[in-house]
Amino acid sequence: MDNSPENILHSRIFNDTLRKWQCSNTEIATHNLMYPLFITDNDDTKEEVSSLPNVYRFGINRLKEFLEPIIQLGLKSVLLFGVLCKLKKDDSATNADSVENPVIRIIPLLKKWFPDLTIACDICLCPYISHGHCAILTNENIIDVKATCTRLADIACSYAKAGADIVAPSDMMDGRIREIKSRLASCGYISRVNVLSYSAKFQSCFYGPFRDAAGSAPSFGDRRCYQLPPGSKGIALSAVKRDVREGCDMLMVKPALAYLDIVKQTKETFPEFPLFVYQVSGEYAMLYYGAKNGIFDLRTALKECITGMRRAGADCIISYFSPEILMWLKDGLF
Ligand SMILES: NCC(=O)CCC(=O)O
Ligand SMILES: [Zn+2]
Ligand SMILES: [Zn+2]
Repeated sequence: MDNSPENILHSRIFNDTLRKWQCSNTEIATHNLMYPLFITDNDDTKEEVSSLPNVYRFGINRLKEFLEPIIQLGLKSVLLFGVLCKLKKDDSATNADSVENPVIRIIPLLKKWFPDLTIACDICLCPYISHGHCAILTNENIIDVKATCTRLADIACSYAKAGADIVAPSDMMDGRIREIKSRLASCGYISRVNVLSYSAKFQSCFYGPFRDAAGSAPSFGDRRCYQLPPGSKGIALSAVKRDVREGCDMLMVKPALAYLDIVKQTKETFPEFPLFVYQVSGEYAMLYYGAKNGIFDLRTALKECITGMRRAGADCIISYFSPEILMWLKDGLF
């Protein structure tokens, strides 16, 4: 055994303070969390998503009572997804930005109830379009990129008008950031609304439970022609660089746990941009069911995952576990 002084590391981690010094910039504070919420057009319902225990779809009359105690715990930001139950889906995603859209209806209420809450809205066509893809398709089922970007800009502008602080396009279409930015500019929202791009979104099986929650599964095919291949790295960097060139304000890598090298690559390339990671529905389910089945303690496993995301370079984690984490933070347990 080599006992030379520079090989001795135990001395650096023998108490809690010493250990904390070894982990700087991985701490979690309330602003490091964003909480995704599903808003339905059934105003009086609160229904649990069967594939995501403890995650609900809320009608606009049921959200305030649920959110109030979580805001009390320090929740700073939410990410809204619309879910249609009664309203119709069609080929141009009309109800993504109609006056009846549940997200558009709830934004002003959220602003009134919780003036300090930062509101982000997911921008995509898939929850509102008949075939469930993230794009407008031609008669030959080919992506119509131009028509799609125009629709995405319409929707982003409507959410901005309703009061959203952040619009977050998740569709992965070429050129959407530029289109959205210039529309926000021409509509006068450019200095009040941020664009958080889902810039490196991979084609992942971990989105499975979400599609049940949002009713957004494609009715045919899959998304591999617009979402990134799981093994890719160069094109993920190209996608991020492209979105930065087109003027996005914040970046995202999604999913989180299987893509921490992409998180690191993105942060190292663009340290000046806030970086979000999305701990997606499948990651939530994995941790939830692992803990439920006695494989590990939920808090310990979750803390390890979130710390890893922070260490890789994430500034904010979008997590369905946000309420639990906030509770543990308050009790000094996270
Ligand atoms: N735009 C959102 C997704 O595609 C899925 C998120 C999740 O699985 O939680
Ligand atoms: Zn989509
Ligand atoms: Zn999506």
